[in-house]
Amino acid sequence: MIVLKDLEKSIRSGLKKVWLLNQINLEIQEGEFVTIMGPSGAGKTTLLNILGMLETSSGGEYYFYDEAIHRLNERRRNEIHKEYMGFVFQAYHLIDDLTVYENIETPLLYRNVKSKDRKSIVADVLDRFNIVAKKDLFPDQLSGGQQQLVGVARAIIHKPRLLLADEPTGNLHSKQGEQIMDLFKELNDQGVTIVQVTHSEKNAEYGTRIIELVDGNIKNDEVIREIPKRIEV
Ligand SMILES: Nc1ncnc2c1ncn2[C@@H]1O[C@H](COP(=O)(O)OP(=O)(O)OP(=O)(O)O)[C@@H](O)[C@H]1O
Repeated sequence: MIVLKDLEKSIRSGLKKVWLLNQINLEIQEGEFVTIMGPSGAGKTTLLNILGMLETSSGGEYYFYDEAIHRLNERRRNEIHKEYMGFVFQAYHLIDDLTVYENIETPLLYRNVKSKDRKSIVADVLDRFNIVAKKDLFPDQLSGGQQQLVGVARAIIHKPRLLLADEPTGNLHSKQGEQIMDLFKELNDQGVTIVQVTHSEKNAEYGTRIIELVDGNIKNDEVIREIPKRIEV
């Protein structure tokens, strides 16, 4: 599904060029549940953002289903992102002037899902995440943990082929965190490919593979479990 060849990311900081990612070579097969770990500042979020097409690389190649992403313009990258991906942001990134309901509904609007179907899909997700009572509130009326739940609900509602999650349980109580990880595991069992960034060993255990990033380099890459046999997509 994903191939990175000598992928690099550098930024200018004053007069200096700073390398955030160095020559990353990586392949991710459909159905994997990959965890990216590593110390703060290692480049984990940068890598996830590039995979999610929210940031571009400075060099190297990125292929997604054999399409050369590094050659595409922003509009086409956005289309691919919306069609295939769900993204859970570390800082939630909910839309402030939309309600919880409307935030969760957005990916379905992008995909032109019919109004009647949208209603029942959103109702199911609100129920599943136990946030029915919050549906008419705005993000600033929610706690951090509740906003994170809404962010996760929004990322999975359209059944993306690839789910990218940056510290998805960082602001949740341990019980809520476990529920989210159980949900990720269930989605992975159904064939959704997942790449998560986390500092939590416990969360990493839900996955099939752990990649350790240090100073913008892959230091370790270990398969810890077989890719689940796909039940449905
Ligand atoms: N736009 C930017 N301008 C300057 N520095 C940046 C920029 N984006 C990232 N960095 C720096 O690049 C390094 C890698 O950042 P990144 O957020 O990818 O790390 P991380 O591994 O996700 O860290 P954390 O675990 O703390 O979230 C950090 O030192 C960060 O300060």
